[in-house]
Order: sequence, then structure tokens, then C-alpha cells
Amino acid sequence: MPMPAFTPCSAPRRLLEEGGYADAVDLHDAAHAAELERVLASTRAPLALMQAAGLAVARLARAMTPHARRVRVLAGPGNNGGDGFEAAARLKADWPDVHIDLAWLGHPASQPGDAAASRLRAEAAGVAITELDHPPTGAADRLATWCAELAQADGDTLVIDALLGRGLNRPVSGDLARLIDALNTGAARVLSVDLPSGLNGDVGVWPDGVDAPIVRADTTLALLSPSPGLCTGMGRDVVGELWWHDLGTGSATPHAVAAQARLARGSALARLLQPRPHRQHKGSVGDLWVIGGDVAMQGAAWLAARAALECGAGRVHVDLLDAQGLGLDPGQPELMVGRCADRDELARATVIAGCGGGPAIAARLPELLSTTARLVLDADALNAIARDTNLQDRLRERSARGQASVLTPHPLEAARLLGSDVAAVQADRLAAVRALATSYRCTALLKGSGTLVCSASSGALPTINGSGNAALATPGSGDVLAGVIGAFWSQLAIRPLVEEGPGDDAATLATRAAVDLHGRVAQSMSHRGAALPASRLVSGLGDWLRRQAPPRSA
Ligand SMILES: NC(=O)C1=CN([C@@H]2O[C@H](COP(=O)(O)OP(=O)(O)OC[C@H]3O[C@@H](n4cnc5c(N)ncnc54)[C@H](O)[C@@H]3O)[C@@H](O)[C@H]2O)[C@@H](O)CC1
Ligand SMILES: [K+]
Repeated sequence: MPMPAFTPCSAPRRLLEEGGYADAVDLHDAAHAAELERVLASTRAPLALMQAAGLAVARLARAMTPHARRVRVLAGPGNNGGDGFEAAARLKADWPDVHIDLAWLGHPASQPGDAAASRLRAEAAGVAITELDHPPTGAADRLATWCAELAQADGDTLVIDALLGRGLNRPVSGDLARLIDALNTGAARVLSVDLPSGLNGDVGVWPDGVDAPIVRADTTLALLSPSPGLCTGMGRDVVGELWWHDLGTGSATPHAVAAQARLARGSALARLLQPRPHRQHKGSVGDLWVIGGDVAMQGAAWLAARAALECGAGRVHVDLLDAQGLGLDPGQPELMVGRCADRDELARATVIAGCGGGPAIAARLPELLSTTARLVLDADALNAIARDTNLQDRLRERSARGQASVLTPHPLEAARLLGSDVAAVQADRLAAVRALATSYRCTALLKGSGTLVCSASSGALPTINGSGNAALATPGSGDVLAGVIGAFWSQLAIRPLVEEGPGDDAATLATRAAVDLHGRVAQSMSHRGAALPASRLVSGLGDWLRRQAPPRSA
């Protein structure tokens, strides 16, 4: 059957871990993606978007497995399945020497119109279609056969996973769960359409928190606008290589409907990597104080201070809370040690408080919260604030005085600050980081897979960091990150750079750049995410920064 003409596809873009420096990409949750689809579909021929999706999937399938001998498409009940039918029809027409078949887990009575039309097109194109749900007679046997074959498939087979996309509305169970389990057992290469089936694209976890099967893809092709959940929570562990195709809608896509998050792709870091002026000196890049390192936890303060030094802070001072602590870091004699008691100096400096701070940091917080212009609050400083409503009020009051704050919690610290628990934070990381930023009137960073940064002053639109890997899951890596944030912020305060977007402030820009750098360095030192001691990460930071040429597209 000749394929009808439709909107031609532009090229897909790789997202996550692609290196380079590019603008952030808008991410839409299911409700807003549906709205986007409605807006775009209203100006196009019927089926145009689904056909463009099918073409994009078919092209990526061929690029991904040019030597495949067999392509098997799993199509679900809705429009995600429709994309699968379109891809199958396209592959059948364009790839005659490959065996292509399709299993459909859906019912004609409830199939959406576009998907039903695409099913008829796949049939007409000669795709062999096995119905796993309808008619009921023999359906169990057909399902069992497909499950057995998927479980035994080898790498010569490509499976296109078009079972469920953004329409997932309950945990996967029954026949669908069996298919996904079989797919995950076998060795076929897997290309997921829009989302790995079973993943909640809005938040990146299971629906309703129920531990149900999710397809583990080798590659995922996000369509129209990527879902936030592809990049945070469990998303990073199931998407494989992440690609995005705007289906030929080009610049219309990001502007048509408001985004719920953005995926950072290096533009903040690019600004920090511009050449430093030749006339620069240590006093022109700001003083930085690290206040922390209580008994038995000095290492945390030293790590933050060393990281700040490696990332270009001017004079770096350490105010150790452990009165018996060493008077210097023998491995880093450039660091200065002393008590910061001068209010004017505190007001001028960038201050990182809490790394290894223990209980002792609490007593220092009232002064720091009232005095400092730029304050990074980490670890035990966050725990102290979470315990004390008076400190919480003092933190909130800072923004009205023009004093900026950055909070850097991991999920447990975030839960304490929000009065909730880790499960609730991780169930919707985007909501948690928004709540932190707006409630405390600050820039909030939520650590974890797909670290989030959100600023109260820039519309509370979270940015998801695209770099990093499991190498960062190591003690001290958070202290290093706090040091990088402080170093970047201190330099921005002295040498302001062009703002990245409306409302972006120096604290948020520094935080986004720091998280990105932290992740890139981990990737460059540990490709598979093998553990990386934090002290090695520190030296990696400086090595990486010194090697970089200035980015061309900032
Ligand atoms: N219509 C169009 O023009 C386009 C559609 N697109 C595709 O459309 C998808 C969204 O389509 P839909 O909204 O139809 O949603 P889906 O196709 O993702 O799924 C909806 C169907 O799955 C069922 N379902 C949900 N959760 C289930 C579960 N756990 N177990 C069993 N069944 C379950 C629902 O009852 C419904 O029948 C996107 O992900 C994308 O792949 C895009 O390609 C863009 C173009
Ligand atoms: K899918």
C-alpha cells in the first residue's frame, strides 16, 4: 500500500548525557501534552501527528538496529499503540528484508479513532497482527506464545514497545504485566515509544506507588514534548538512551502550552566556563566561607572548601565547628582556617553552612540567616532548620531583605523540611522541589537521580539536571557539590553574567551550573557509575575545568 503524504519529520535530538552545551528543553506532563497535541492537531490533517510519530519511530528503529532480522511491535489499547501500528506499517513498506509482526493488546470497541485508523493502515500494509485480547477465544494461548518468544528473543530481534504511553492511569497488572516481564527477561533490543510502558511520565515512578513491571528500554523516543518522568525518579534507570522528536512541529512545540519542568542541557554551565579576565586576582572572585566540620566530621568541611578552590573561588576560609580540629588542611595549604565573627565580612562573603555541621551548626544559624547576602545551606544546617520554626521564619524573611539562599537537601532532608516523608518526596520530586522553593523563598535543589533545581523567583519551574550517574552516590559528594555552588555563586556575585532567562537569579544559575558540572565530572571519571570517592571527585573538578575550551554556544 502506498504511504500517504504527511508532515515530514525533522531530526530527533539526543537528550541526557549528550555532552555539549545547549538550551534547556521544555517538559510536559500528560495533561499538558494532551493539550499541546490538541493545539497542534487542530492545524494539521487528521492522523498527521500519529503518522509523523510512526515515521520517527521507524527511522530510529532502523538506525538503532540496522542488522536486525526481526522487528516485533507490541501495541497497546490507546494512541501509544497507534504509534506502534504506524511504525509497523512504515517498516513493512521500507524494510522488506526484515520480518515484521505485531501483537495488539487492545479491543476494537475502546480503541481511539486515530489508533483504529492506524491499525487498519498497518493491516493494509500487510503487517501480521496477532490480537492478544480480542476475540477472547484462544487469546490466552496467543499471549502465552508471545510471552515465551519474547523471553527467548536474542539481540537480532528489535521490539518496539508501544503498549502504554502517557495514558497510563493505573499500575500495570495481568496480561500487560506478563508481556512486560517476558520482554524484560529476553535479550531483544527494545525501543520504547514515548515512554517505557509502565512508567508514570509525570513523576518518573510507578502509578500509585505500586511496584509493578516497567519496560527496561535500550532506547526511548519521546514524542512531541518529553515527559518529566523520563529524566528523574526511576526514569533514568529505564529509558536507556533518550531521544526526543518534535514530530516536525519545530519551534511551535515549546511555546504552545506552558511546561511543567525543563531539562537542563548545559547552558548555565556554559556561562560559567567563559574565559576569566586576564586582570583577575584572588580578591576579584569573592571571599568564601565554609562553616561546618563538627567533631568527627571535619572531612565534610574540607571537601566543600577544596571543591570551592578547584572551581575558582577567591579566598576560601574554613570555620571549623570542632574546636579541637586541625588548624589547616595539610593536603590543601591554600585554605585558610579561622572563626568568622566579623558581620561585615559575613555580609560580603558567600557562605556555605552545614557540611558536617553536626548539632553545633544550629547555634550559628541565627547570625548567618540575618547577616549573609549569599547563603548555601547544606546537611545539618537543613536538619537544624527543619527542627526549629523560628529558624524557618528567619530563612523565609531573607528574600524580602534581598538576601539569597540555596537549600541543597537530599530526599530525607527535604522530607524533614516539608514535614513529610521520603516516600512522599520521591513520589513527586517536582512537587517537592517546588514546595521547598516557594515555602522557603529560596533556590532549592533536590538531590537524587535527576537532580532538580527550582527557584521561587523564576516562576517555580523546576529544572532537571541532565548529567551525572551513580558514581555520585558516595559519602561526601554532597559536600563537594555545596562547595561548587559556593564557588560559582561567589564568582557570579563579582562578575555578573547575562541572565539565562526571565527571572533567573545568580543563585539559581550558579546552582544549575554546579549540579551540571558535578555530574559531568562524575561521568568523565566513572563511565559506568562505579563508586567515586569524593576526594577524587574534587580533583576531577579542577582537572575537568582546566581542560575545557570555552563553549561555543552559550
Ligand atoms: N493522537 C495523536 O495524534 C498522537 C498520539 N501520541 C501518542 O499517544 C500516547 C497517548 O495516548 P493515549 O492517551 O491514548 O494513552 P496510551 O496509549 O498511553 O494509553 C491509554 C489506554 O491505556 C489504558 N491503560 C492505562 N493504564 C493501563 C494499565 N495500567 N493497564 C492496562 N491498560 C491501561 C487506558 O485505559 C487507555 O485505553 C502518547 O504517549 C503518544 O505515544 C503521540 O504520538 C502524538 C500524536
Ligand atoms: K511505550
